[in-house]
Amino acid sequence: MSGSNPNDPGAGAAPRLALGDGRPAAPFSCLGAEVRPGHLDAAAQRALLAILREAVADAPLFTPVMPRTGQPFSVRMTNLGPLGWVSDRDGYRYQPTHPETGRPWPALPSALLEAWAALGGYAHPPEACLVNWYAPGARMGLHQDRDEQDFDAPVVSLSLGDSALFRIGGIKRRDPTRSFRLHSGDAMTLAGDARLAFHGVDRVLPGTSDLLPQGGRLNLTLRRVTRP
Ligand SMILES: O=C(O)CCC(=O)C(=O)O
Ligand SMILES: [Fe+2]
Repeated sequence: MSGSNPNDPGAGAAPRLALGDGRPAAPFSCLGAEVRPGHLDAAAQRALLAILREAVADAPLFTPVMPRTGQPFSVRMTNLGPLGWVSDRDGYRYQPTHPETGRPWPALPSALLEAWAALGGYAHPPEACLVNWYAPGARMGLHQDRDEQDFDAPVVSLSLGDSALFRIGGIKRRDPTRSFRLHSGDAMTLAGDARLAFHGVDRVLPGTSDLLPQGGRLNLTLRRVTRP
């Protein structure tokens, strides 16, 4: 992470510098994660939220459980796209249907295909958009995204709602980590050497966004699952 960028949020506790004229803070990178603060403006965030509300009405949030132990995640999930990520006692995998309704996942809307095209730097379309819902208090432990076949394809993430304290390390679990905040509208790409970096969400910071009336956070991760 560069220390000379005035918008570099540094360790998690540091506030983002406001530019004061409505322009989003400058892009930065942290241990290979490329962050574009304010990639989605307020109108784009509201439009995406409306799409997600419809998607969740069709493909309700479910509570995944850990393989083997069956321990529930604190995050609830759903998916859009031809494939969706699920976790249950049988393991982590992608599948074409919702685990509870048995229906196909809702289609990927053009706003998400455009975000992938703008940020992903990858010639083929995404196949899955995992939607993570963090109620206040939810978190996500340090993990790698490695259930996809082609690690040349990036993971593109979009955040909505309350800010998250996001943590990233290296490709070994014990590698040193850094943390920074992801705010509503921010985009992040994990590609190249950072594609398999361990990462997670330490916590969601209540009251940091008024996008979601009840608070909480939505994170969308767009992924290519199969080898093109
Ligand atoms: O919520 C986030 O920002 C990260 C989500 C994540 O790492 C995942 O879904 O694999
Ligand atoms: Fe992840």
